[in-house]
Amino acid sequence: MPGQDDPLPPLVWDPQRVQIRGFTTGLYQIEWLLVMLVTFYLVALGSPGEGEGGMLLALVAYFGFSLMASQLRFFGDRQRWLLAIHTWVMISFITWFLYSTQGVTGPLASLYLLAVVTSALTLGVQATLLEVAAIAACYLLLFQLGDAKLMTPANLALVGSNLTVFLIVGYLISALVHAIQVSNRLLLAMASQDPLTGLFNRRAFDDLARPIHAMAQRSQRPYSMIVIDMDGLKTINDGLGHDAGDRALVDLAQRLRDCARSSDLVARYGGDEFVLLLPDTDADGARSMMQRLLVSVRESDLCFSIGVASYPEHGDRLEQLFSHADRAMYRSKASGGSRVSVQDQAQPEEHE
Ligand SMILES: Nc1nc2c(ncn2[C@@H]2O[C@H](COP(=O)(O)OP(=O)(O)OP(=O)(O)O)[C@@H](O)[C@H]2O)c(=O)[nH]1
Repeated sequence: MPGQDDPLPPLVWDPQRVQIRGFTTGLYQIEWLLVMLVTFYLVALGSPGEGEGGMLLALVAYFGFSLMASQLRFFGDRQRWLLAIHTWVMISFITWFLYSTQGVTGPLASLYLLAVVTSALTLGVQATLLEVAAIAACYLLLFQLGDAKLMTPANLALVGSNLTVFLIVGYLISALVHAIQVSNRLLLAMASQDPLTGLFNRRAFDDLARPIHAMAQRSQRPYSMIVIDMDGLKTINDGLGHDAGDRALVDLAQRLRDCARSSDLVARYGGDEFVLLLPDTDADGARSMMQRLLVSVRESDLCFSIGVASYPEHGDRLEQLFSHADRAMYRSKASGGSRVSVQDQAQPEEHE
């Protein structure tokens, strides 16, 4: 197990969540940019006259909403619907602004692009297409509410070209974000899996074991650490070739996977050493599981030695339990292999 000075940071197990957190900062910047643009318009070009009061109220309310959301850290969890609410509020605010300034036929109508970008960054392609459809409905509403003369072919063409740009930009950004998510998942798999067996690697095991240990400490429930080392892999490699050695490792990995529960951690710790962490399992439970495994490989050529240590019986630190299980495994090996030793037993327990 790694010490305090482990040079590698823990793996990021939920890259999408981290990504959304990062995009959330961008979302507030987009919202504040919108507030600044609207304020600039009102200051530079004058307020829209009769709608002035409502417009200012909407501006203050919108800024307050964005500020409150950023302070409350709305997105601590991956709550997509909260992000969706942000984009709907943004679309409503822009619609109100365009209505108040009668700017639906001017350059301000492209402010909707900010909502499209926000949605594409955080909500995916389908939600973004729906947002563009909602924006089209808002354009129509603004035409209906405005002067009937607004519905000219030139104005409709302008709106059509705006919507086309929204669709293209929304689609491209969503596709890019999707590609980033796929490559993040790939990187996570590469960083956490052993390529030969597909099991977790040592780094992933060390990362994932810590929360299980902490949970067991909190709930005062037992768990067991099992260290398994193949016997005679070097002889297989030297006698039958490296491929045969690889096949033996893959075979053992598959058997470990088969006998483990979905809540168990199974990892290839390095070389011919495997490690299992079984939550809610005491030493007796772990030993009988390993004995069943040894019975199942009796007819095969697979030989391995097993050591077991359990929390809280044999230690209250993860590293301590690992080293106890490792030492127990060496006792099994020293006694001829293909057997299970539990930490506190003076003699390794013979399987047969
Ligand atoms: N085929 C193959 N061999 C590996 C792999 N990783 C490590 N090994 C070999 O595993 C062997 C481990 O050697 P030892 O630690 O002496 O283990 P052993 O031969 O099983 O001997 P004991 O552990 O004492 O029973 C070495 O020869 C390594 O080269 C791998 O991914 N594939």
